[in-house]
Amino acid sequence: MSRGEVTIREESLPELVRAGLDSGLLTFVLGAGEAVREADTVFSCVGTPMSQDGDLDMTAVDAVIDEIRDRLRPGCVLVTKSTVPVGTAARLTRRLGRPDVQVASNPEFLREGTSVHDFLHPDRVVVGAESREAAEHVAALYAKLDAPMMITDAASAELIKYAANCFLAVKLSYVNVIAELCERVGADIGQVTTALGKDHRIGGAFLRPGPGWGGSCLPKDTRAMLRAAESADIDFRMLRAAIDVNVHQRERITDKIARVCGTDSAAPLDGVRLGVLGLTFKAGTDDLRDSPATAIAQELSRLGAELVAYDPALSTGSHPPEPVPGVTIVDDPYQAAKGAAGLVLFTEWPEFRDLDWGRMAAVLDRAVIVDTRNHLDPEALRTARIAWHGVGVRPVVHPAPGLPSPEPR
Ligand SMILES: NC(=O)c1ccc[n+]([C@@H]2O[C@H](COP(=O)([O-])OP(=O)(O)OC[C@H]3O[C@@H](n4cnc5c(N)ncnc54)[C@H](O)[C@@H]3O)[C@@H](O)[C@H]2O)c1
Ligand SMILES: O=c1ccn([C@@H]2O[C@H](COP(=O)(O)OP(=O)(O)O[C@H]3O[C@H](CO)[C@@H](O)[C@H](O)[C@H]3O)[C@@H](O)[C@H]2O)c(=O)[nH]1
Repeated sequence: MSRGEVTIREESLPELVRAGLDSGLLTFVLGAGEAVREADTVFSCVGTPMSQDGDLDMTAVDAVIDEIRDRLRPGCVLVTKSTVPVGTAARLTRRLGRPDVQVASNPEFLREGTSVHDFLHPDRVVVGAESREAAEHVAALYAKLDAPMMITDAASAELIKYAANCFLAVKLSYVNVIAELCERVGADIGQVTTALGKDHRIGGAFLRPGPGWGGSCLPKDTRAMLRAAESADIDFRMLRAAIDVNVHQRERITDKIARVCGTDSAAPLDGVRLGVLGLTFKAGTDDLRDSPATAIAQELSRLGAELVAYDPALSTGSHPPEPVPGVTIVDDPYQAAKGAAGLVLFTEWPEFRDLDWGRMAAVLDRAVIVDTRNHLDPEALRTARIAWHGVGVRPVVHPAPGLPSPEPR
């Protein structure tokens, strides 16, 4: 990192790190104790993953406290940026045992892939602390950003973060069920969500149907919120339903792929070769954590399908040959499609729109695509005589004028 080598795919981050190193404003050291020694403000941004049993794993958060306890400068403010359960600021204050150090909560709302932009242009900044002075100290660091500042108590700041992510998850599950309904009744999810989004009380963002929501945050944060509600004796039925719908969405997409690309036998995917476009949990990132694509791909593989995948963020050189068990990674989208009984698009990488569909049709064994994001232009595929099956919308399988039928199964 001191050489400016950024190992994750994140837009603008290499440039930002480079600029920080060149200006001397950013340095890297070994050991948390060394990093905090002279700091007025210390941000703890360590991971809070989900453990095997579905509980939140707070090991790293606690380990940092123990590591820096005796190294913090008197009067400094310790800020938790990680997503942590309500009550953590109070608990960390006790664990730290340093009355001369204030603890604050400053949840982060950036998205992967656009993190630098999101951090610099937030919808709001939230700082929570029991000490007003500590909260204002942290808030002052954001003075140059043009964003509403909210100073709250620590528990509210911690809850705001979960409430936001859970709301987003509920919104997405809602739209995925509306998409399912569209398929049953012959409506078009694109038209429905466009009209929904025009209502400013609903808003147009987070209305794209897909293979289900994933990533390193929404799945773990929804489960953590459910546990927190249970502990407070609240049955958060709506959130549980959103999580259940998300499981159902993955199963529904798996079934669709089997129906569209599989054989008529009792084991439709057994021995069927499928090409895959995209494995990351969304475009713009190389993050595979809790990706709906990898979960569905593994299920397809368990059902006997042979999968060959192309993802712009994964290359055969930089990853183990099989980052997703049972899925072969290749460096070329046409190679992924070669000889396949169908193509499945999981991730909405912009470059997939510009693929040469005529060439794709020529290498596919069967010219059919399941587009789990409604990302491609069905007309371009129709011209190339590739049948298109989206989500929440009628398939486009008719031949373009003057062309023979693509004969999808
Ligand atoms: N990823 C996101 O988009 C995002 C956005 C908002 C909030 N968050 C929250 O931020 C936190 C971090 O998420 P992430 O995705 O960056 O996790 P991550 O696992 O990718 O990164 C965590 C980092 O913490 C480091 N770490 C662990 N223990 C440490 C220690 N004792 N001292 C110093 N460093 C240590 C790890 O080496 C790792 O680099 C989580 O609580 C997450 O919920 C993440
Ligand atoms: O219209 C949409 C929008 C998103 N998604 C999916 O939802 C998931 C989450 O997407 P996104 O929210 O963009 O990803 P993250 O980078 O995980 O960001 C979320 O999680 C972060 C960590 O807590 C928060 O900081 C962000 O505010 C919150 O958006 C992904 O699987 C997306 O493909 C859809 O299916 N349809």
